[in-house]
Amino acid sequence: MLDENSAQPQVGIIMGSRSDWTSMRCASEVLNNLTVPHECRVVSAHRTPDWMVEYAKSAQDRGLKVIIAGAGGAAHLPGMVASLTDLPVLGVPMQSRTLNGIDSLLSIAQMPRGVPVGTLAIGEAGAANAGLLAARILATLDPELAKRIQTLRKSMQRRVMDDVNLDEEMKKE
Ligand SMILES: Nc1c(C(=O)O)ncn1[C@@H]1O[C@H](COP(=O)(O)O)[C@@H](O)[C@H]1O
Repeated sequence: MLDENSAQPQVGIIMGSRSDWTSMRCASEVLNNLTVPHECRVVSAHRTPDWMVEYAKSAQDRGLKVIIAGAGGAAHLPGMVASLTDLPVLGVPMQSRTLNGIDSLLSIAQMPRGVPVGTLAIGEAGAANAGLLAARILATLDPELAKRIQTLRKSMQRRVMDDVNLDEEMKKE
């Protein structure tokens, strides 16, 4: 189920539970579109603390450049991973059932000074943007990737411009 690329992964996408994959796959899809090698793993600060420490501490030596961490509810995973690595960590709050993701958002955003987590929006849009942001970070040292990002942005702009005129919609009403 979890997407893999065979090349040396540059981005680690981790999530607290397999149930987060429905949203977190959006980060993986963006990275696939931009051909950025990445890995996807379930890692939980609460349920598998030893595995989390191992993952976070080995990430840099294994060649990862950015970590995207998605978690829901008491979403401690991104912050705990950020406390264990010098890599940039992007946190994606999952849409929780009981509190709609506000709990996840606040748990991830309200980090103490000195342990930064770049917090994205709740759910799929946040996951997709985390993928894009990770790619943009890598692109600062990779001109070819920067070109692919520019192409993607231009194609998005073209799609929006195709829909810019609402006169026909108004006539239908
Ligand atoms: N927030 C965390 C952490 C963590 O932060 O370590 N580990 C799991 N979870 C979250 O628990 C939610 C429910 O998980 P289950 O669906 O497995 O019960 C998920 O959104 C997960 O990210």
